[in-house]
Amino acid sequence: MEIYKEFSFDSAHFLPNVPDGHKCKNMHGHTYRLRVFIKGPIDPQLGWIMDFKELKDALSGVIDQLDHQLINDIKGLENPTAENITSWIWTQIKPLLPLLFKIELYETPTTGVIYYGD
Ligand SMILES: Nc1nc2c(c(=O)[nH]1)N=C([C@H](O)[C@H](O)COP(=O)(O)OP(=O)(O)OP(=O)(O)O)CN2
Ligand SMILES: [Zn+2]
Repeated sequence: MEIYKEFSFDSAHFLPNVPDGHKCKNMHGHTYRLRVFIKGPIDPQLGWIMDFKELKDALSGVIDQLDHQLINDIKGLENPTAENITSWIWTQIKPLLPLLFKIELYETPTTGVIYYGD
């Protein structure tokens, strides 16, 4: 069984490595939606895989770093494509969430990334 929690953050970014004239070279913003999935056995006593509250707490540091920020300013996110942001989030939270299974990051209502780790 899997459980998930959804988060949202509003951030600015630009993509420095796209060709001149590409619209994403200009600074612009997104309301990102992030879903973090945990997979594991149900604790027979508690009846859950993990407390949603614990999941929320594990993401708070990452969300604080991203929300209302220019993502390009974050170390390791100088080229903040959705793919790179997803990979960066995984690296940040995996040590806190051993049962981490999947991350979905939606950059717009119609585009996103699904990542299962390396
Ligand atoms: N594989 C990727 N492609 C693109 C990324 C990315 O991170 N990975 N990022 C962008 C830009 O950040 C852009 O803001 C989003 O692009 P796009 O989907 O074209 O955005 P629109 O809202 O303009 O989409 P429409 O469907 O045309 O309204 C670009 N590509
Ligand atoms: Zn963008």
